[in-house]
Amino acid sequence: MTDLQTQEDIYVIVDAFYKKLFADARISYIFTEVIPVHEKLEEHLQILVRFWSQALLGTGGYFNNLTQIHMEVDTLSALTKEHFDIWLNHFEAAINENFEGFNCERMKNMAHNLSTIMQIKIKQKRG
Ligand code: HEM
Repeated sequence: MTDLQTQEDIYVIVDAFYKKLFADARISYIFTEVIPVHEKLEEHLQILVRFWSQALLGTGGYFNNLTQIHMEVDTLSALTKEHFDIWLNHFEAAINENFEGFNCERMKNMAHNLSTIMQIKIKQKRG
């Protein structure tokens, strides 16, 4: 297996990842009922590619406030530690099943760190 190197590689990962999320009833409702991401999936996957391409390949093009977006999801339907653990498990599996190497490790570490930051911010907001 090779390391991820291009936006096409990132697409392979996020596509595989969302297939896992949609197949897991413990979390899929957030992407189908709370925010109907499944109705505009290709558009959503392209946003994810832009985000990860900026973070890993330094390409730019992502301008949204990621933590804020997730705080808004949490106000619609509570995001628990279990949700974050499930999310991270599927994310890591989608990477490990397709690529291996330095960028893969960076991607997993960043997701882990962002998950921690999001959970802290959500706790702070709830008070
Ligand atoms: C409990 C775990 C999580 C759930 C249930 C979740 C759910 C969602 C949902 C529903 C959206 C669509 C929001 C919208 O279009 O308004 C979204 C967007 C996104 N999520 Fe998550 N998320 C989780 C964790 C994470 C983590 C840890 C990351 C770390 C990288 C992440 C990265 C993203 C990105 C890049 C977007 C696109 C944001 C944009 O439209 O600019 N998510 N997430």
